[in-house]
Amino acid sequence: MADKPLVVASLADHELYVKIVEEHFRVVWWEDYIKGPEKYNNDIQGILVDAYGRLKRVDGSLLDHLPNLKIVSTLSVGTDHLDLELLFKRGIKVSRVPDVSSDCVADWGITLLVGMARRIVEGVDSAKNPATPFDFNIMGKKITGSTIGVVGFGRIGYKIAERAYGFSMKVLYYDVFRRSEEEEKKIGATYYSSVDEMLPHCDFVILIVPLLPTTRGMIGKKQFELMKNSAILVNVARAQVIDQDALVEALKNKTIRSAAIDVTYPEPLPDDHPLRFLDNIIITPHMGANSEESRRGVVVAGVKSCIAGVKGEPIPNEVLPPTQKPGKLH
Ligand SMILES: O=CC(=O)O
Repeated sequence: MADKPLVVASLADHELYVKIVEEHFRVVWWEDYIKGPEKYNNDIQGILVDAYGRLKRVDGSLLDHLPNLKIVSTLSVGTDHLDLELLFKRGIKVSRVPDVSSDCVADWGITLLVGMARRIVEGVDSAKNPATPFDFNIMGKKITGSTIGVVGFGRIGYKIAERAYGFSMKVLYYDVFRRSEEEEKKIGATYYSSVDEMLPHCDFVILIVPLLPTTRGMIGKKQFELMKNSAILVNVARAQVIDQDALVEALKNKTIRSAAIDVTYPEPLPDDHPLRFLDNIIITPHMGANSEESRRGVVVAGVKSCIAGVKGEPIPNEVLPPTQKPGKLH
């Protein structure tokens, strides 16, 4: 319908969400757009993108061709795949979806932690796969009473800590911002202003910081050496917060016990990547937010912001330039 605004959309499994998006927009899906962008460029008013890599990065190489673009709505918590500086400079609005999937990502963080600690993958293989011996003696690591260090204590980090508290874990956390005394008390959380000082005390370390210049590679060789040899590392943030080569070494050398990660770089890993061949790691395909309920909610919220941006109305969950930002990014 010619009266609806045109958006270019790059969404994982978009067939699931076609109806929601097409109810409001004329859509050119990314796969079709790249076959002949010239015929769409002047009409495109919005971009719908997510964190799952079909459209890898929204930067000048795309933006330079879209003279009438009003908004980039990312259906994700993270915004690291957007050239925010350029978007702000050009006055193009930006929105994200910060909260809809928080519970599911927190659930997944704890699932990976428990799954790795209790060796669920080996257990399932032993009980299901006729080629693997049935083994009554797959021993895990006890969770109740252990200590977790949460790196990044925004919405999702706090929810992870609430869940860990439910497992009677002792909660430590690192963030640049400290929570209120009341919030800390509720879950018995202890604050560290230095991640390096926190790491030696943790049985489990879980990463949920946004990817920023200050967090890129924040867990590297030195940090692995600070962790207990028995520690388990979980990553439900962005892959690049870990130095991946250092992770391979730490797992090979047993500097730490094991890891469970929902993110890698690149995504997916090449077939011959060394992480694929290690027994002491679980890797999942960036599925932390993937419940039907939350992914649907994310699309509805992202579309709503996109409509507002196209119409020039106040935008729910607008991402503001740093000077206008009252608080934190995550
Ligand atoms: O990774 C997923 C997100 O940023 O929402």
